[in-house]
Amino acid sequence: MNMDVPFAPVVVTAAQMQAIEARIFSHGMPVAALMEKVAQRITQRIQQRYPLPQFPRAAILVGPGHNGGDALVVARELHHRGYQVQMHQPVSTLKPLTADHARYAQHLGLSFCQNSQDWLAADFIVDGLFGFGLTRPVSGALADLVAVINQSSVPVVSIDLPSGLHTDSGAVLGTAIAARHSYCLGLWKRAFFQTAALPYLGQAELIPFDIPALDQAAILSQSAPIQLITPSLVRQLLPWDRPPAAHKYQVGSLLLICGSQQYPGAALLCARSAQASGVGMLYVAVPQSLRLWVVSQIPEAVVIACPETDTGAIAALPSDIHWERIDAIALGPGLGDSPIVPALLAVDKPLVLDADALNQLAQMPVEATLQARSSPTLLTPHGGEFKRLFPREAERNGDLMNCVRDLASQLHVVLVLKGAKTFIAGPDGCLWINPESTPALARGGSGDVLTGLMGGLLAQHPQPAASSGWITQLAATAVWWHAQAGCFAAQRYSQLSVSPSLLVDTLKDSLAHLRLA
Ligand SMILES: NC(=O)C1=CN([C@@H]2O[C@H](COP(=O)(O)OP(=O)(O)OC[C@H]3O[C@@H](n4cnc5c(N)ncnc54)[C@H](O)[C@@H]3O)[C@@H](O)[C@H]2O)[C@@H](O)CC1
Ligand SMILES: Nc1ncnc2c1ncn2[C@@H]1O[C@H](COP(=O)(O)OP(=O)(O)O)[C@@H](O)[C@H]1O
Ligand SMILES: [K+]
Repeated sequence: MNMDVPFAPVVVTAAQMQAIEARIFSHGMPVAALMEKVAQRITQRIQQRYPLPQFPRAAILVGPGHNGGDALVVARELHHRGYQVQMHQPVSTLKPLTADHARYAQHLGLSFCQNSQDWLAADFIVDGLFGFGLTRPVSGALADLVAVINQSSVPVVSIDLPSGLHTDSGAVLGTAIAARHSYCLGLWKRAFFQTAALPYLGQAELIPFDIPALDQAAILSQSAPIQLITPSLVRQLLPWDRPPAAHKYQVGSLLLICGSQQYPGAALLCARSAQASGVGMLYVAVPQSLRLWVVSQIPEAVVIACPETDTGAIAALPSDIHWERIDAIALGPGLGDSPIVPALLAVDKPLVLDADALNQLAQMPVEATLQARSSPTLLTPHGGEFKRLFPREAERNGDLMNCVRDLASQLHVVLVLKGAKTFIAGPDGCLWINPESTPALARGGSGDVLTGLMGGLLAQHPQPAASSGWITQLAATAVWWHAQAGCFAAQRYSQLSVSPSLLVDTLKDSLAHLRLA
């Protein structure tokens, strides 16, 4: 198998972006030339989004730094292209380059407007107040201005990122502009994938400016990368073509251990999704009272009936399981208070842990238990499970991206923190982010579908080839496929219609779409 990772977009901190820019400038690229180049590209994009005939009036918000400088170049270019441009500059002191652009705008006769009511009578606003140079909270008159803009119904295009957001954590510093479109410049900044920032970003787009690969690598190779999952990565990792003489035990055997009388549905969703992953053999261990029901719903699965506890959870696994046939295990959805988790953590097989398995792990010495494992371990907590597992880390470290990364390398696991933007970190410190998903997935049972899919993909891959980085990418592939199925179903029907059952049914459609694209 080709283990090269195809090109994937990177995600950077403000400090990394500044260091890359500084390198470019030190090698002779004039600051003003870069600003001009970037602003031309932004202008072009604005023209496409807000064509002159329908949106003739532009209001430009000019900040003190180079974000304001970008905005002034955009103002000038929109003026030259026939837009009626009005500007508002709420801070009097400008950086020298920004001040030059302001002087030239005045020379061209562009008006600076003091009254925000006049200024707001525009068809769209360009927000060039602050970019990655925002260091302290937006307050006083500036905060009032942001409130007026947010209360108006005029659409806002934010340059680089909505003013008021912290470039790394995505936290709102005092207050922030709620944009309709955000044009992130150069490389994706972390804020674009942070939960706190999502309500402010609107539709996010990258405006590249031809950063030389050498300069980018010089700065970013100093630490493990943060990258976005792309269709080409997924395409490479999916086990599309089976050997011509394959038999069912050669294309992945997954043991799914899930369900209880209290949560039978979780077992079914997880099993149906594992089936959809293409796994060769699917064994589903459930409490014995669920056996017939599961068999009737998934005739393809070998359903293993387990003795039950008083509460209807799995009391133990039967002794006749053919462990040598099992390539991977997925444990947790709907498991309830089954006492089998500690024994399974000791089994030397690749293991996906979710839901109740994670809650039980949280009651154990987490670090020692995970570090004692010899096979790959994948944890898929949502935010609540994550806090239960790692309360100190979740509290201490404001930035979950760093937190997930540190934990994955420290514990030598693949850690998948599920959310609107799911983070997937591996033992090597690499972090993948799923850039595209849908809130249609915010529904009980969606996570069970992911567990089955991830377990199924894990089982289908030959273990000797499985480096830790590669297993992380496999987990990322499952996350991507799951989210794409959600997007696909939401688009075909509506966000309201994406039940986890429909999600399972749509897995094959999103896969077909990927294969044909
Ligand atoms: N350096 C360049 O030539 C390039 C810059 N670019 C643009 O430049 C931006 C970064 O420029 P800067 O580093 O000048 O930073 P910003 O324009 O984001 O803002 C920095 C200025 O805001 C002030 N400031 C920070 N927080 C404040 C607050 N709460 N209240 C009032 N004032 C506050 C600072 O004192 C400083 O004057 C990027 O986001 C991007 O838009 C990009 O166009 C790429 C090229
Ligand atoms: N707002 C959202 N946008 C995108 N994806 C979401 C959103 N909310 C939840 N999800 C996804 O839905 C799934 C929910 O999983 P989980 O919370 O474990 O649900 P359950 O335990 O009910 O099955 C995760 O994959 C998560 O990433
Ligand atoms: K901005």
